[in-house]
Amino acid sequence: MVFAALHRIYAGFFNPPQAPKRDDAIRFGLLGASNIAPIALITPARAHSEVIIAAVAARDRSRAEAYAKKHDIPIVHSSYEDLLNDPTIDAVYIALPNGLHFEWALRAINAHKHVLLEKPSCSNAQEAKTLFNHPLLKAPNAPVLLEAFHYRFHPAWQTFLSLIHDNTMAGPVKDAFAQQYAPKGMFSNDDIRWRYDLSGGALMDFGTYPLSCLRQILREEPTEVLQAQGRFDLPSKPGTQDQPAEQAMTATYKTESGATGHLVADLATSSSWIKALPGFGWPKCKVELEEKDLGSSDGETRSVKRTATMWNHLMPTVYHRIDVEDTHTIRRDGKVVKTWKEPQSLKAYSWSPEDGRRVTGEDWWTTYLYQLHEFVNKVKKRDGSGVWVDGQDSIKQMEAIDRTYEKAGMKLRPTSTFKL
Ligand SMILES: NC(=O)C1=CN([C@@H]2O[C@H](COP(=O)(O)OP(=O)(O)OC[C@H]3O[C@@H](n4cnc5c(N)ncnc54)[C@H](OP(=O)(O)O)[C@@H]3O)[C@@H](O)[C@H]2O)C=CC1
Ligand SMILES: O=C1OC[C@@H](O)[C@H](O)[C@H]1O
Repeated sequence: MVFAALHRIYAGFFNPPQAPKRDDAIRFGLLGASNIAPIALITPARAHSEVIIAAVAARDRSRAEAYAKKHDIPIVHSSYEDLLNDPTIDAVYIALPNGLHFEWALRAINAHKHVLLEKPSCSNAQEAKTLFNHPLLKAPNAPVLLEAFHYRFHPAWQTFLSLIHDNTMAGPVKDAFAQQYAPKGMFSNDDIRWRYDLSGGALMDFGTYPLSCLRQILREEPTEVLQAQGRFDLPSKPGTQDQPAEQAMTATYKTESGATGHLVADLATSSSWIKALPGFGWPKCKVELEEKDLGSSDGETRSVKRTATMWNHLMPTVYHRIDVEDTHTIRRDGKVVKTWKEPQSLKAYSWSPEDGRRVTGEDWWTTYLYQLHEFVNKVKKRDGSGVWVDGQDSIKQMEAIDRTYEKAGMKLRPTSTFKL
């Protein structure tokens, strides 16, 4: 088991097999010499025969040159605009501070580039509506625009969802919980995540994941925010922001049909033993389903009630586990005559051969590589796994973020003044 995990980590995150590149490979340009691009795109691209990382642009050319040298990227541009004007580039990866996503995604689609856009897609719902409903995206042969919710593309997450939604043993969702923690000290005090003016904050950053998880688990929009609270540890820096960005957020939601969802996102987690030390918590989702009636015979009624927990949906390639517990009950005249539990534990590092989707994948594929395959499938107009994050979904995600900030009594992240 340990050897298999080490192999997945080594091949997935450090040294994937190098795929020979096809002549019609998609040529990507990177906007910004970001920290995340090597994990999220540069390394996965090495394993994909239809993707070439062809160019990088940074605000400072010497920084872009050093990055290009380190990651073996042939073309360097002195500005993001120059990269968008490069006719040899087909697609761009936007891993800029959240507050710049809207402007550069809009500029990129206007330059007819496909866009892999980091999460959160925009600063708020107003921007998201303008971007994802833009006429440029409705034109024939419009570019592809994807909010990079990478974890959704991994078979482990899809398996978890199917156990909640598709299984004959599962009733409707009653309650869901999703958490995401980063240890205190992981991000320095000048990190973009703490900048309100750049649309930072725990909900915008790590919090987008549990919120997105809840929205998929509930399969309904969490239209009512019952409570939401931000935590502020860092003082705001005068002159850089007109309000601080939160270090943590908790929220509770309710859907129209009455299901509830709870979110915890902490970007600066303290140890529960000693507050001054960093703390750790696995990414986790837990779901409780309503009891499901399985029918009656001979005066006895049978029912089942399921709970399901997914551990580490964010980096499932490293390790993950899906725990399902079905509590069966037999009743006679409304009285319980027998009850028993059936637990099972599942893993899905690649698609099951029985899945029926015409999809590929290896155990060492990261969420980012699964995502990249679907992005390429979309650009090439091919059927893939069927997993996608469409623009309306991205808008609803930003609406849920806005509602949470409003309930917490915090300002929405600032709207860009950029216009095409
Ligand atoms: N999918 C995932 O797993 C992850 C996604 N992300 C997302 O990716 C995005 C970038 O995050 P991350 O790579 O950690 O961030 P970094 O700080 O490493 O990179 C951000 C880039 O933005 C550019 N930039 C442009 N304007 C500014 C500015 N005013 N201040 C600071 N940087 C600026 C810089 O590019 P230049 O080189 O031009 O100076 C920098 O390289 C965020 O949206 C974040 O949410 C982050 C981590 C993980
Ligand atoms: O998307 C993300 O995943 C990894 C984290 O380090 C980061 O803060 C976040 O943006």
